Amino acid sequence: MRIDVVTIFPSYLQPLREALLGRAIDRGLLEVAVHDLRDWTHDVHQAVDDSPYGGGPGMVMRPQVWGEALDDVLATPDLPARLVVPTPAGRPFTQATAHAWAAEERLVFACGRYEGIDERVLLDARARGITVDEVSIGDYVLVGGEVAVLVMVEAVARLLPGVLGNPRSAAEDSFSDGLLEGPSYTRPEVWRELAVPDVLRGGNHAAIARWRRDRALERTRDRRPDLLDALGPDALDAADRAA
Ligand SMILES: CC(C)N1CCN(Cc2ccc(Cn3ccc4ccc(-c5n[nH]c(N)c5C#N)cc43)cc2)CC1
Repeated sequence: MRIDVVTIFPSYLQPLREALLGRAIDRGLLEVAVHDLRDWTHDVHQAVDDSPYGGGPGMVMRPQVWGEALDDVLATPDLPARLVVPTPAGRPFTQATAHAWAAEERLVFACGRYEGIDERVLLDARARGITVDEVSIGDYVLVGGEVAVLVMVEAVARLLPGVLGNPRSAAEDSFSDGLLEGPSYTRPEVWRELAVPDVLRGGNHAAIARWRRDRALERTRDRRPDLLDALGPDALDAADRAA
């Protein structure tokens, strides 16, 4: 997969080159290119924003600069791209979104700042046949799109074949079966007088699987009842029995 990110703060994306994702890039499983939006300005001040029409707080990112940048970055007809634009007003980015995007050959992320990007940039891209996804990583307000891109790239990249050391990890993710994962334990058997649950040390794999399912149901009911509702009434009954 090829990922391009356009931003006025390229250094914000440096964490993508660390650790697991950095190793995936070094192994050629992932290609990441970060572009400085200001490279497409032509004035001495390298202006990327201007006052909003209709008044209101803050500034809006200028369409001319974004248009020229995306013309260049998206100019790869042989490699169809999906343009992803993080925004507080976007559709929710979920694990299902991450799985869908993991099948894409190329993702281009446009990181806005200020109060966002002039709407005509997205309209123009769609008019030129580009798939444009406006997405939000959660119901809180950030200062720009870069942190959201770090979140989304990590969520997508970890699903790519070969990126995770143990592919079962992605298959057994939270949300993969619609539930939150239950508690995890490792050595020592007792730590600060707290013991690992006996069932996990007993070697009865059926009992361990049932215990883990029960803890997942219980935790989901307590922390994310909305996920349980989505699974239907049987799941809620099972969660009540599990407690
Ligand atoms: C017209 C006027 C009264 N409105 C007043 C409220 N404004 C809301 C507003 C507030 C701040 C920002 C800062 N910002 C710039 C680009 C950008 C990209 C993503 C996110 C972002 N925040 N939270 C998420 N989950 C995000 C994602 N994904 C935030 C971004 C952008 C937008 C919008 C304008």
